[in-house]
Amino acid sequence: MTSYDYVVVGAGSAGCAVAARLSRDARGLLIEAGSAKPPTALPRLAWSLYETSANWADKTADGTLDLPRGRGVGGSSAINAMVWARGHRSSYDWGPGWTFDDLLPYFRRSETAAGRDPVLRGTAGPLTVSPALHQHPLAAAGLEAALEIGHPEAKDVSGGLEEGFGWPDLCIVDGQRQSVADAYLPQDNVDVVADAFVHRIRMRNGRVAGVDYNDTTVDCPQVILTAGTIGSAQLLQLSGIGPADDLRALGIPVVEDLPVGENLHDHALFSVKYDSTRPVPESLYNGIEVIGLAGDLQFLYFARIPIGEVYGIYFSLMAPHSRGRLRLASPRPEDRPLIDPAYLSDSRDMETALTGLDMARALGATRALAPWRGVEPGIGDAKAYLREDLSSYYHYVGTCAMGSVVAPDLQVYGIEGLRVADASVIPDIPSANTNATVVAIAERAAALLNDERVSG
Ligand SMILES: Cc1cc2nc3c(=O)[nH]c(=O)nc-3n(C[C@H](O)[C@H](O)[C@H](O)COP(=O)(O)OP(=O)(O)OC[C@H]3O[C@@H](n4cnc5c(N)ncnc54)[C@H](O)[C@@H]3O)c2cc1C
Repeated sequence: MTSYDYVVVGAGSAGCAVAARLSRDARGLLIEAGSAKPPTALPRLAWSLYETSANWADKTADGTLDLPRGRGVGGSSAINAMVWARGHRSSYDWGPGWTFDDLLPYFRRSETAAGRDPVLRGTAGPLTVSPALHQHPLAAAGLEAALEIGHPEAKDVSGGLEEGFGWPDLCIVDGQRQSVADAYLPQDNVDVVADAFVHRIRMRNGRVAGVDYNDTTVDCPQVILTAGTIGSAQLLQLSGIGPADDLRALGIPVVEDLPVGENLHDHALFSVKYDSTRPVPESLYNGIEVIGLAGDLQFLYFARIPIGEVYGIYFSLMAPHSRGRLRLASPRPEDRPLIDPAYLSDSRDMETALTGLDMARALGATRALAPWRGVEPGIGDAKAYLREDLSSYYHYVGTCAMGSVVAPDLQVYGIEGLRVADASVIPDIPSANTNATVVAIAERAAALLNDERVSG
C-alpha cells in the first residue's frame, strides 16, 4: 500500500486547496465522503443542487431550517452561490498571524481577478473570478437604488477594503460554475479517494496515527481535517476530542477535553420580497450580482426568485453575536449531529436585523426600483416577521475555533500532527460570504506545512 506524508480529510473548498498546495516532494491522500463527480448545474440553477446527492441536507436540531452543505469532490464550493468576496479587513482579527494583512498573500495566491487592482487582488491563482459581464437590469436598478439613498459605490466590493455597493466577483468561467476542485485539482502528488467516509481519527500517545474510512485503515503521521464546520467537529468528537462530559455521556472515551462544537455561528439571512410589475428576466449568472456592505449588514439582490414574478432585497447580519453549538446525537458515525446555530439568541442581533429591515425597505422604496415595484409587502410586527423569515446564509463557522480548539498553527491542542484547516477554525466570522476566506486559510495551512517540512 502507498504510504502518505499527509492525509487530508474532506475534499471541499479547503481540502482541495490544501492538498493541491502540498510540497511537490510529498505524497498526499485526499479522502472524500461523497462522489468524485457530484451532480452539477448551470450557475442560475444552483438551487437545484440542494435536491441532489451533492448536498448532505442537514437541518437545525429543531428541524425548522435547512442547512445545506456540499458532499462530493468540491464540497460546498460545488453547490454554493458562487459569490467570491473577502470580508472587510476590519473583520479579521483572529490572533497572531491571522489579520487581514497576514492573509492577503494567501487571498491573492488563490485567485486570478482580471481587471482589479493587482496589488490587492491575485493575478495568477487557480480560481478565475470576475463580476457579471452582462448586467442584469434588476441588479443594476438595485445598485442605483443604493446610490440614490446615499450608500457609496464600491469599486471592488470583493477586495476587502471598501464598504458600499457593487458588482462582486463570481466563480463562474465561460458560463459554468468553477468549484475549488475544478480550479486546484488534479495534482500528480495527490491521490483522491471518493465515496470514503472517515469515521475515526486514530491517535497514539498524544500523536495522530492515521484515519479509518469505510473498512480501511490508513497510517499517517500528519492528518489535516478539512471536513467543514459540521464534518470536522463531528469527526473530532467521534474520535474522543470534544467536551469531556458530552463524550462520556455517549460512552466515547475522552482523548482530549476541548470545546469542539461550541462557538457555532453563521450569517443569518432575511428578505423583503416584492411582486414585480414586469417580467424579471432570467439571470445569466447566479442571481446575486450586486451586493453591498453597510456596517454590520450585507445587502444582496436576488434578481429572480423562482416562484412567479417576485424579487427580493435580502440582508444578512455580518457580525453576529449569537453562538450555538454542534453535538453528537449518538456515538454512531452514520447518525447526523445535532446542529443548533442559535440564530438571534443574542438580543443585539435582533436589533441589527431590525435596522437591516428598515434599510432594505428604504432600498425597496427608491425611485430607481419604482419601475419594478409592485405590491409592497405587509410586514406587521417586525420582530415576528424577522423570526418567521429567517434563514441560514450557509456560512457556518467556528466549531473548531482558533485559540480554543486549534492553536494559531492550526494544530489541535494536545494532539501532535493533527490539524484543522477549514471554515470550522474561524473564531469570528468575517463580513462576507465565506468561501474566499476558507480558501485563504487552506493556502496558509499548506504554507505552514511546507515550511515545517523544510525546517524538519
Ligand atoms: C448552499 C451554499 C451556498 C453558499 N454560497 C456561498 C457563496 O455564494 N459564496 C461564498 O463565499 N460562500 C458560500 N457558501 C459557503 C462556502 O461555500 C463555504 O463556507 C465553504 O465552501 C466551506 O468550505 P470547507 O472546506 O470548510 O467545507 P466544505 O466545502 O463543505 O467541504 C467539506 C468536505 O468534507 C466532506 N466530508 C465531511 N465529513 C467527512 C468525513 N467524515 N469523511 C470524509 N469526507 C467528509 C464533505 O462531503 C465535503 O466535501 C455557501 C455554502 C452553501 C452550502
